Amino acid sequence: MGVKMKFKKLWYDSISFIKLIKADHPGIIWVIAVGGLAGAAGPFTQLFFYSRVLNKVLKGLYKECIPDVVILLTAALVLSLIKKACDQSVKVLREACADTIYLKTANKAFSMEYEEFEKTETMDAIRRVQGGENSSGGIGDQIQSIYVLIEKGFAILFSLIFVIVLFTRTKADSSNFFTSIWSTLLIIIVFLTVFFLCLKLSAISYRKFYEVEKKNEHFNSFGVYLLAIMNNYQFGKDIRIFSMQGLLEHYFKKTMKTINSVFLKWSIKDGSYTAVIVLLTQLTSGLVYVVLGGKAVYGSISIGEVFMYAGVILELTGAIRSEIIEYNSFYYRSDYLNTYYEFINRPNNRYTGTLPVEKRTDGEYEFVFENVSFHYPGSDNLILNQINLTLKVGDKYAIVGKNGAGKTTLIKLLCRLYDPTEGRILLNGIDIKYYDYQEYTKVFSVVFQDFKLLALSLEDNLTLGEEADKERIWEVLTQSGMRSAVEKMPSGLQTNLYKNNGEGVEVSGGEAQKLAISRALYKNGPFVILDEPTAALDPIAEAEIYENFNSMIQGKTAIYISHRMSSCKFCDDIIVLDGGVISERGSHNKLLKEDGIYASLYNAQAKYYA
Ligand SMILES: Nc1ncnc2c1ncn2[C@@H]1O[C@H](COP(=O)(O)OP(=O)(O)OP(=O)(O)O)[C@@H](O)[C@H]1O
Repeated sequence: MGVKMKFKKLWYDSISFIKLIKADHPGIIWVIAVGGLAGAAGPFTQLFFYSRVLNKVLKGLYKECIPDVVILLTAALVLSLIKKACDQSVKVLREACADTIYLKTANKAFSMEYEEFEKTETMDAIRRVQGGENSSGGIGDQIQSIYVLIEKGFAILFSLIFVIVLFTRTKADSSNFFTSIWSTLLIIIVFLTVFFLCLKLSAISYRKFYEVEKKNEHFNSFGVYLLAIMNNYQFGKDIRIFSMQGLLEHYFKKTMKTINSVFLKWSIKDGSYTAVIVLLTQLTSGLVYVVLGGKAVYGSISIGEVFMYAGVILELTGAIRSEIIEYNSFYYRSDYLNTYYEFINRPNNRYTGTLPVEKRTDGEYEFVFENVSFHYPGSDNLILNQINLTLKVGDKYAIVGKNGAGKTTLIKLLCRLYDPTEGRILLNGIDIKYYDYQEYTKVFSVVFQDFKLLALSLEDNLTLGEEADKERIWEVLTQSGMRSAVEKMPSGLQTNLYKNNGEGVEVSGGEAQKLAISRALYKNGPFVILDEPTAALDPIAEAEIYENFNSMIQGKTAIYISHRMSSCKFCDDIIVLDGGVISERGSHNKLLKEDGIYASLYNAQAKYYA
């Protein structure tokens, strides 16, 4: 890309970046502008007044120095205080902006259809956004770059004003090289040549750096994954019993070795580029000092001005070097940030419904599956094939079938975590995709097979941010058989679960399952779905759940998925899935008589109790 195109891109990237951060933190632009101006003005104010003081001292005008010294000290104090305050504010605001980005990324992830969210590309994009934020592609670093670019931009502007004044004030005298126009032209030509050379070298170095970052992206996220496992006590049992340490350490060391070797190669090259840049800028400064010295020797500028202009040149070369570095890092980081923009602006691919779900106090919600077929994205394997099914209000259904028969998939379609590949699902006669999704999810109280509890208080786990109804909490804890255990906990309902978030209790697998059931019951959705709800329960707790089942669901429609065939007996209708179709259907007694899959599954378990 040519220099013009690069500057154009930089301009557009800067504008869209400023819009992005300004949207949530409008004050940041002022902080950057004021801090940048104060940071750049400080050294120039000092150089200007020091030079005046020096000239006056050399002439013995000591008293006349006093106003200059007062202005100098006041300006230095005020400007450095402003700069310090802005530096601190930028530090705080860059953290706040990074947090906003984390939240926006999380909100985008929440709002995505589950089907999209679960895809490998989406997971990779989220990792890239977060990886960029954690390493060198983040918003925080980008803000810092803008801050430096603005400050050094002002510094270059001030230097140029000084330099222009120098060359307009000193009369050209062609009889002497130092006082002639040629010395001025030489400096300008050398400066421009060195500037573009350094820009080029720095661009090569940064391009290589971001290539290295991209190369290491996968290894970085794998390293983070391994570290998370090694430091997570919940993996502790498996790691110890299966002696996984060796394997984890092997992969961690291998990953780090790969990352480091790629970085080492880059840093050797980067070191050589930096050395050349430093050498070129030092030579340029040297040349300027020689010309300034010559001008002083031939009387075209005073000693104080030599001191001032030497300082200005030092500021200018420093500012140009920083500008080049920040420009390149901003430029390449913008590319990295595009991942974020792409992710945040991803359109939702599926139909977004807007219909409100009818609020019915009688719980009259009836679902109909009409010729529903489904395969997971990226696979041709039909998990469900032409399913026709009506789920009548108030009935209790059991869905059974061998592992992988598609029982959970059917529930995922019902909850609209996926849309059917063919056919449709109706709620009270309307295709579920036309309903507002947030409202639609309120219909269900679900305990998924792989439910997750949060490392927050028990109360939070049940109420999930809603105002707590204590009476109801204890009621559902009683129904799930968890009440007495909670009563014994150190802080009752305020007891934290797990240790990820400070001190907390470790609940057993069965207790966790009872809490998940309590959470579903507390939600009080008119449609209860329990996917393997008693798999971790002891026989007494399981029997209690069955006994309490009717009072628990209080006449609601319920779907029960279980491999414990005895638990299906109390359901009105048993649906057997096999090979993607409903192969059998009816009551327990009817299906036993038919002597099909259900009978074989039931008898396989029953013989151990005979
Ligand atoms: N997210 C997914 N992407 C691709 N395939 C999937 C996904 N989830 C499940 N499957 C596949 O779909 C098939 C049905 O899975 P499902 O979880 O519905 O079975 P299930 O009847 O509930 O099994 P189990 O009794 O073991 O819980 C399985 O072969 C599984 O590998």
